[in-house]
Amino acid sequence: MSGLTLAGVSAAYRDATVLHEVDLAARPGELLVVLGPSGAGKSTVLRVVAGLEPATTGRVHIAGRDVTDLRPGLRNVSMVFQSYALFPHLSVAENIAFGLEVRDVPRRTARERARAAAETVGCAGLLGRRPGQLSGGERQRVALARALVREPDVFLLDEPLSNLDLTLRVEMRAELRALHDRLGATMVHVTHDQTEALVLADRIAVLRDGRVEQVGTPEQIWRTPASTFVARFVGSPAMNLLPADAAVCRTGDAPPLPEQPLEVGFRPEAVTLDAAEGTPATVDRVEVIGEDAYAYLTLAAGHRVVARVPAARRPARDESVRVGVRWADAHLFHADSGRRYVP
Ligand SMILES: Nc1ncnc2c1ncn2[C@@H]1O[C@H](COP(=O)(O)OP(=O)(O)OP(=O)(O)O)[C@@H](O)[C@H]1O
Repeated sequence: MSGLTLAGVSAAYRDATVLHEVDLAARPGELLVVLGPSGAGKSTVLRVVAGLEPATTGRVHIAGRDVTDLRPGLRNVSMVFQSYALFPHLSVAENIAFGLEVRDVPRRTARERARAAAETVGCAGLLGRRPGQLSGGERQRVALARALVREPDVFLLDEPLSNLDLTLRVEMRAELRALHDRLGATMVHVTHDQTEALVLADRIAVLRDGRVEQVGTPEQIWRTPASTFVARFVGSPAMNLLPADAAVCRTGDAPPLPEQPLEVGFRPEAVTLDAAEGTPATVDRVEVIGEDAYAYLTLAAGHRVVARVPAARRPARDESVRVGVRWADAHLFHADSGRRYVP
């Protein structure tokens, strides 16, 4: 079984350093999701692992082997790109087998393995077609089959689902997870989509400006975000964050807070609108999504807060409400550093 580690890895494009001494590990058989906003350096992490960009500091190990100075072809990784990168003039079968034939696997063996890989990802019926004759979801399967056929130590998936429409994306991410579980493969999957990360990952590494902000299981990332950045990036609508001395943070069963600059975070579902001693607020707008409604509020002190309520009990626009916070679900952060406050 093969895992992956990056130890103190930096990378730069010309003079601009975009990864800053990143430590990251995918355990053997783990599906690690690298999550972060655009420009955080997610693709660069994969490119350094694949050997497409050099590490300016640090070492990369794959399956226990230091590959830092090896050229890409010797690293035994397969990369799946957002664009799929299929050869338009080759058939699906030829596309899948390509990586084997350039490695001198006999043609017949390559074709057999290509068929087996196509069966694994459910595109065996497409082997005779060209990429131009496939839907986006079918191309995605072919790209996966092409990665699979090489039996790599590690799969590197760079936003492989982001070109698919929402329905297909939801379907393919479940299939991808099932494929991972069947193969027991080590996978590093890059995405900026927090839902995708929460659904797919064994563990999530949140990347911000080329640094690892937090690594944890989806539950840890959700329940104990290490910083305001993680707290706001994971969850939609984003977690509310207010100065701890805001009136709403002093109402109801609010615990005494330490005397230092703190921010209080609470998700929309931790907000109540009918708290007897709550803070007065006005409803600016309401969005109904099926059974849920999101009420966007302005508190008397001018702070903005989002509340999730059952659609059937939603307030009306311009209505006055009394806002409370369920303290069991609140988070505390240092106001200056944004790091989680640990008493
Ligand atoms: N070939 C390049 N030359 C110069 N700068 C680059 C190059 N590729 C990426 N960058 C820069 O490096 C930083 C990290 O880019 P990277 O593509 O790794 O981010 P990302 O998190 O994958 O973003 P996205 O989600 O938008 O793909 C960005 O600031 C980007 O502008």
